[in-house]
Amino acid sequence: MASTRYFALIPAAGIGARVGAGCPKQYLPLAGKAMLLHVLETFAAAPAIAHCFLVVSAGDAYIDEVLASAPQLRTRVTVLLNGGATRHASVSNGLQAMRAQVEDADWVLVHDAARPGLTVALIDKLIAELRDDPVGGLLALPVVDTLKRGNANGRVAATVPRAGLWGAQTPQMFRYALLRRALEEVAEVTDEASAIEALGLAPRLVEGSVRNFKVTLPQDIPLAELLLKGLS
Ligand SMILES: Nc1ccn([C@@H]2O[C@H](COP(=O)(O)OP(=O)(O)OP(=O)(O)O)[C@@H](O)[C@H]2O)c(=O)n1
Ligand SMILES: C[C@](O)(CO)[C@H](O)COP(=O)(O)O
Repeated sequence: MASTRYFALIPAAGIGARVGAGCPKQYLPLAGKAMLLHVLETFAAAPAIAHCFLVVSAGDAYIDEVLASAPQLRTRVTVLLNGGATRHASVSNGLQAMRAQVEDADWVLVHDAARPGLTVALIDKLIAELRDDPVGGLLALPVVDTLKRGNANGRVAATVPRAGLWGAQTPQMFRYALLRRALEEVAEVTDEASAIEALGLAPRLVEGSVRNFKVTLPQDIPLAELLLKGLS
C-alpha cells in the first residue's frame, strides 16, 4: 500500500478588500518578497510536503511574475486558475482539481495565503500531532483576551465567557476524500473544520502561534513586515 502523503492547498484567490491595497493582499511585498511567496517557500521547504497546489483567480495578473522570481518552486507548486467567489468555493475547486494526483487517504493541509508567518516547524508539529488521528484538525490559539459582545450603540452588551474558546488558524489538515465530501455537503463555511464538524466529527485543536496570524486589516501589514524581517 502506498505510503500516506501530505499535500498543501493554498487558497489565494481573494481580493483583500479589508486591506484595501492597490493589489490583492497576498501579492503585497513583505520583507522584500510577495506575501504569497513567503507561504509557498515555507511549504516548499517542508520535507513532509509532497507538493503544493495554489488556487488563484482565473484572471490573476500577478502569479506568473511572482513565480518567475522563484524558479526553485517550479517543481513544488502547481497553480490552479479556478478560484471561486468565496474561500469555501476556492478550496472546493482546488480539491476537485487535485483529484488526479491525490489519493483519498492522503492528507491535505489547507493554508491561507494571508498567513505568511507560518513556519516549517508549525507544519511539522501539525503533521506529527494528527498523522494518526481518525479525524484531523487545525492549528489554533486559545483566546487570551476577555471577550465582549457589542451592541448597536458600540457599547458592551455582555462579556462572553472565554473558557475553552480558541481562535482557528491554518493549516487545517484533513484526509482528501473526507474533506472533499464535507465541503460538498455543507453550506457556506469560513473554515474547513466547520465542514468536518457538520458531519458530526470533532477536529483536533493543535496549538499554533501568534506569528501565524492572518493579514486582514491595513495595520496587519507593518506587523507582518516586522515579523518576516525577523524570521528571514
Ligand atoms: N474567494 C476567495 C476568498 C478568499 N480566498 C483566500 O482565503 C484566504 C483567507 O481569506 P481572507 O483573509 O478573507 O482574504 P480575502 O478574501 O482576500 O480578504 P477580504 O475578505 O478582506 O477581501 C486568503 O488567502 C484568500 O486569498 C480565496 O482563495 N478565494
Ligand atoms: C480559515 C480562517 O483563517 C480560520 O480562522 C478564517 O476563517 C478565514 O476567514 P476569512 O474571512 O476568509 O479571512
